[in-house]
Amino acid sequence: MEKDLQVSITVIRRLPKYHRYLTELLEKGIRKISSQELSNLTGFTASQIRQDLNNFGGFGQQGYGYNVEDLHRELGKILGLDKKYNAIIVGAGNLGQAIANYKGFEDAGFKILSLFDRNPRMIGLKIRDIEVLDVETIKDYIANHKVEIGIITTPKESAQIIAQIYIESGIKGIWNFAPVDLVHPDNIVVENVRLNDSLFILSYFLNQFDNK
Ligand SMILES: NC(=O)c1ccc[n+]([C@@H]2O[C@H](COP(=O)([O-])OP(=O)(O)OC[C@H]3O[C@@H](n4cnc5c(N)ncnc54)[C@H](O)[C@@H]3O)[C@@H](O)[C@H]2O)c1
Repeated sequence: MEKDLQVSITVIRRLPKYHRYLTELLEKGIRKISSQELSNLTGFTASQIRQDLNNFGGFGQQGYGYNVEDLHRELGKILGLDKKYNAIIVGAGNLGQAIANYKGFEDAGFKILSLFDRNPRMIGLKIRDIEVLDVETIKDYIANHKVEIGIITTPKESAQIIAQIYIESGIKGIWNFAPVDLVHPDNIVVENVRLNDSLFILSYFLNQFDNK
């Protein structure tokens, strides 16, 4: 079946969750699963799951459900997880170092090559085996390395400047942790991570309990 290129962002945002549960099922040796069983795991309704997966060609069989290995592989391909990516980080402070320290990204195919900072005291530091380099050298570095993803963990005042450097250097994917909406051309993908927003949602629900 043809893939639909106009899949909504809400569907795309559910795919990592499907993929995560399918990874767990594979690890447990489970070979097939119905949309109802997948619904019990993910919390999405069975019809929602069928609709979501139909966007990409279905994968399921009436009366059988889904082959876990096939679905895991196909969703992995749709998410681009069958590829390897190189990333760099600008901002080698608390968050930049924490990201560089987390080996799980590399295990998932996202290798962090280097960190960059403007603070001379940070330059030369190593986080695992990942060195902090002078941000002044970043354009040359990108020109000489294959870098697909630029990560921003600077304070918000520097974020747009760093985004501009990434864009001018030909990087197409920006993972932005700074609390600012970056201005960028349409051919650049920006994914924002807003830890505060998530915390505020938690706070909202805690407040709902308090008010009951
Ligand atoms: N630490 C967290 O848990 C957390 C949580 C939510 C959001 N954030 C956001 O992540 C970003 C980083 O937070 P942090 O706590 O790691 O800050 P931090 O101050 O520890 O680190 C920021 C680093 O960026 C460097 N930097 C600043 N401008 C630069 C530039 N133009 N070029 C190169 N390096 C530059 C600084 O020298 C510093 O080392 C902030 O935007 C913050 O709002 C952090």
